[in-house]
Amino acid sequence: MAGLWAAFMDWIYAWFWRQEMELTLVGLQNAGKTTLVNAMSRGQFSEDMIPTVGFNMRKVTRGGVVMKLWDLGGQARFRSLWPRYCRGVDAIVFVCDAADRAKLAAARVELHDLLGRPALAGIPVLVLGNKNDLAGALDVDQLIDQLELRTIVDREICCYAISAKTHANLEITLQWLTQHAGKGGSRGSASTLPAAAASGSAAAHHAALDAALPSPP
Ligand SMILES: Nc1nc2c(ncn2[C@@H]2O[C@H](COP(=O)(O)OP(=O)(O)OP(=O)(O)O)[C@@H](O)[C@H]2O)c(=O)[nH]1
Ligand SMILES: [Mg+2]
Repeated sequence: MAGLWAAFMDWIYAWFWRQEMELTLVGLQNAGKTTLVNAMSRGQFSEDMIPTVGFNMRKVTRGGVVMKLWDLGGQARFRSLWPRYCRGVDAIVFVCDAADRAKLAAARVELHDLLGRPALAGIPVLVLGNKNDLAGALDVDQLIDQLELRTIVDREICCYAISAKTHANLEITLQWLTQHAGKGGSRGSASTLPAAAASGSAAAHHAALDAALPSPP
């Protein structure tokens, strides 16, 4: 019943105050991007996911915001597509498998390589350490260190530990995304804003990357 009511309210909001935004999900293969999109749109989880070939596009409406989600394949052969699909979006979502420590170095290289593209300057980035339901998954502070997020100072950046399986921190992720509708307009005028991070605990606590980052002008 509550779900029906929420869907009805979404419809009402969308009808009167509809906003649209575009988001691109990138990250290495098996990180859980498509699973996350499914969780956001249908609340579903499947163990047997087929690797994304090229890209998928899905629209998800949330609180009057229509999010157009570009879900890109993470295999090496598809990574050359990433910059093209990140251009002009409101935010880039970089998903990594926080439990797969062997792949973190490659994830860090891909993330920094992507954000070094001049065409993507200033676009806000949300880094998601997915699979925090698995034992040994890195927490937010470890992700920030391993992915060297403190060195990214030319844009807004935020990091959450989530689980697309259990939906841990899915709500706060959706909030962050919808709050960035229209933020793509600031692209090119790179700004340095304080970044926030949330732990993977059920009661998501916000720990900031702030200490290392300069205050906004
Ligand atoms: N335990 C756990 N498994 C997850 C989670 N999210 C995704 N998975 C699993 O991880 C595997 C890969 O998920 P996908 O969503 O296909 O990953 P992807 O990033 O879209 O992969 P590509 O399309 O190849 O880039 C699947 O077996 C999922 O069931 C999670 O939060 N927890
Ligand atoms: Mg996929």
